[in-house]
Amino acid sequence: MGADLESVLITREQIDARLGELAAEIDARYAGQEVLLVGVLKGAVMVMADLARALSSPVTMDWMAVSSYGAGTQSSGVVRILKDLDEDIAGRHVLIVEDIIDSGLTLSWLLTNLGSREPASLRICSLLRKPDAAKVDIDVEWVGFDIPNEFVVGYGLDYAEKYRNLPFVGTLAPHVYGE
Ligand SMILES: O=P(O)(O)OC[C@H]1O[C@H](OP(=O)(O)OP(=O)(O)O)[C@H](O)[C@@H]1O
Ligand code: HPA
Ligand SMILES: [Mg+2]
Repeated sequence: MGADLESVLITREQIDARLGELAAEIDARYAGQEVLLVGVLKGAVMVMADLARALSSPVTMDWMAVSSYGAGTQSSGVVRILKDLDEDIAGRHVLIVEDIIDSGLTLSWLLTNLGSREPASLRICSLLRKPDAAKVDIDVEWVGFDIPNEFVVGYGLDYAEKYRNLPFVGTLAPHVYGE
């Protein structure tokens, strides 16, 4: 483990196994209908790549970039669209793919925004969720793991844009934050 890391919270093997379970549930729910996976950049890149490959349903993929965290460890609560979808989602089955639900502010905003475009259905799959950090209640269909209210990195998740490429989810040593 690198000197910047304090602990591994979820291993690569645990992520693989859980995504396999979620994919089976998702396939069963959509029962052969086409699903538009909407990945939320940049954090959801790894989940999107691995979940999509575990699904048997016919899928298409699109991406949205929003940012509320900047370089810090606290959500600003202000969501900005950096890149909108390329596709019109009216009448389509949309599954939002996320890495983490922390305060819930990003997804709450996205649900309202995408919901107003009249998709046939709109659901969420998030690898991680921090139940103790929720500032808004969100109806989430599929969650990989509920985790403690600590800042985590890896498997897409960053601190100041770093550590996204770690194949597992872990916590950082205090010195990284300058403590
Ligand atoms: O539930 P919330 O408190 O809103 O936090 C969750 C959001 O924050 C992170 O994105 P971020 O804004 O850091 O952008 P990134 O994916 O490019 O890192 C993460 O990927 C989620 O999209
Ligand atoms: O714990 C986190 N780590 C990295 N990015 C995040 N965005 C929201 N919560 C987190
Ligand atoms: Mg981030």
